[in-house]
Amino acid sequence: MDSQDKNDLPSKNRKYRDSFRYALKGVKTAFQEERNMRTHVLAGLFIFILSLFLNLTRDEWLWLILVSYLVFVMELINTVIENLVDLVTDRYHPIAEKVKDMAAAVVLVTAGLAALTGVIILLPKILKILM
Ligand SMILES: Nc1ncnc2c1ncn2[C@@H]1O[C@H](COP(=O)(O)OP(=O)(O)OP(=O)(O)O)[C@@H](O)[C@H]1O
Repeated sequence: MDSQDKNDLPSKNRKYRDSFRYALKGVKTAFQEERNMRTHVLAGLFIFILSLFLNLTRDEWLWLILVSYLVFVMELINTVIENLVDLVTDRYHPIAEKVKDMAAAVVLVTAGLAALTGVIILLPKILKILM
């Protein structure tokens, strides 16, 4: 594990702009390192583009945006937990296994909610166009 002297870390009294930059760096790292993150963002973009042609109401848009954002946030949290576990141990440990499996479950149940919401909102509209 690479480490750094605490004195080399950025000062706590940094500017808001720097805090924003670090947060964006976090999103970029998660996106680069997590294949599932890229898959979920691509799926969200696909649903967004599809929805542009389906004449959604404002409430329907809000639901889709909310559940898509939730999946994104949970994927970020999952990535944080995975990295923390890897920081704590690089050996097999049953608790590390449980923690990682449960962190993955958080994403899975949220993605399930997003899929259900998508089906409830989009499927009737798609079927109407096809029939
Ligand atoms: N240190 C460990 N000790 C025990 N089991 C582990 C450990 N690290 C990973 N695992 C097991 O391997 C699985 C996959 O872990 P990994 O770190 O590869 O996540 P991942 O598959 O990359 O997750 P994601 O697909 O969300 O990125 C975990 O869910 C867990 O069951």
